[in-house]
Amino acid sequence: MVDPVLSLSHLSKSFGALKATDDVSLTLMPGEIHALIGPNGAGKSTLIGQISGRIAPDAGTITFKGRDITGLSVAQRARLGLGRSFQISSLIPEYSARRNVMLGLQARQGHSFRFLKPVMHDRRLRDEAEAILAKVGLAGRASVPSAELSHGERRLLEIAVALALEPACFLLDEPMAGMGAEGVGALVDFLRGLKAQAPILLIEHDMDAVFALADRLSVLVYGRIIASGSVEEIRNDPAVREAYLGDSE
Ligand SMILES: Nc1ncnc2c1ncn2[C@@H]1O[C@H](COP(=O)(O)OP(=O)(O)OP(=O)(O)O)[C@@H](O)[C@H]1O
Repeated sequence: MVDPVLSLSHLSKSFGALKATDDVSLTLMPGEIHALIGPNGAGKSTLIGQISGRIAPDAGTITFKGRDITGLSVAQRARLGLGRSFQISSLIPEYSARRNVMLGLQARQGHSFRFLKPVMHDRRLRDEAEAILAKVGLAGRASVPSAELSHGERRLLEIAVALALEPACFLLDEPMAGMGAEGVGALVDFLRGLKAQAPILLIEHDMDAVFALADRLSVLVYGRIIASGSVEEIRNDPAVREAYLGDSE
């Protein structure tokens, strides 16, 4: 049997009396996109925070590549290859797209920021950064400061930085947010290819994108997973339709 890359077992986190995540268990298998959907306030961000190590769970365990990482720091988890979900705010605005990706490449290689300058002259690193930018469709934009990229381009650059780190899985928190239809279409195509490199736990509000991409879906409502299954199973699940999909389907 194939082992999961990431496994959450009975994770819970309360803020005062509010159970933000309540006994959540799920797995991320090699090669899959597992989408986590749920209404606002369902606990999705809290769960991502628990996986990445920003939020300590009150109970439960997180296993990554067969190792219990529940007590590890964010940095320790990242070093093991747990792909963080990069936010636009993590890009350095005045740096070119290429240089932002080079920072990711350096981080993967364990260099610290103070070695950045000499590394800027490293042809191999530049070439590698440009190859990654080409993969996400930003080939012609390598020299543009990230602040001058469009919103959609910045989201692609975040993914390029994530790619540079070569994680063993990707945690993507609303990658489609704020993108136009064309950008969403391109990103859907890209993520479909990306899952072969590393499985993706995808949190996304754009249901068309989720239904187009997900191999499996889990639905979180009031901190609990109320259903888990294929797109068809979730679309037809009466409890999900009532609690979440409503009349939109
Ligand atoms: N640091 C905190 N202190 C207190 N309550 C919090 C904290 N973080 C989250 N919550 C509460 O926990 C619940 C779950 O929030 P969370 O942000 O995880 O949901 P979400 O599914 O990501 O929502 P959205 O889709 O709107 O991003 C919400 O009721 C929220 O108000």
